[in-house]
Amino acid sequence: MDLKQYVTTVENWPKEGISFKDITTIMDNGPAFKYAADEIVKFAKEVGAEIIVGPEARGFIIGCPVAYALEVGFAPVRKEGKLPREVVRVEYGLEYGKDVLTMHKDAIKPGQKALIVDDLLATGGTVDATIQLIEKLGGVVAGCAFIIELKELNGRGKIGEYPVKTLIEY
Ligand SMILES: O=P(O)(O)OC[C@H]1O[C@H](OP(=O)(O)OP(=O)(O)O)[C@H](O)[C@@H]1O
Ligand SMILES: Nc1ncnc2[nH]cnc12
Repeated sequence: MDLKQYVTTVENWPKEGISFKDITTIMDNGPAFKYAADEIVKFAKEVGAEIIVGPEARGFIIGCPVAYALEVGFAPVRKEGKLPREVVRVEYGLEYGKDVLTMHKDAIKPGQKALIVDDLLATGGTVDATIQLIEKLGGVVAGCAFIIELKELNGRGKIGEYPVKTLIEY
């Protein structure tokens, strides 16, 4: 399937100079959404994922169907102040801002193989912070999967040697 045709590009949003890739037009198309999730499920099986880790909010949208299909758990990565129990925290930079990401201290078991799933890889700030959170918890990063990769922002530079799967490139 040519998944790219279902992505909508919105220029100069949310700020001047940003070319925003909107995945809601993948999500509202049943076969396109299923194809995207199924491709990530295949990768998750290859890398032996035992839990899916998804950053708020769009990482929940694509991460949860992947976890459901694999019959493994899903651990949310949330912005500060959203998780009710003890957390680990990491500051990170975005293509258009700065924030803090957190995970519950018991979200990953020591040695558990975690696959990070998100809609889009831009500067890699979010995935870098998520890798740090998983490793602070004693988890093992099995790989990282994204629907979209913005190549010129070189997010892969932040991922290093971990296996990466992306379905669409710009
Ligand atoms: O590679 P990066 O430069 O870190 O950018 C990618 C991240 O940015 C977006 O999330 P955002 O923080 O905008 O939050 P949202 O999913 O709640 O919209 C996107 O869903 C990724 O998580
Ligand atoms: N250009 C972009 N489009 C959609 N989500 C993003 N997150 C960071 N950069 C983005």
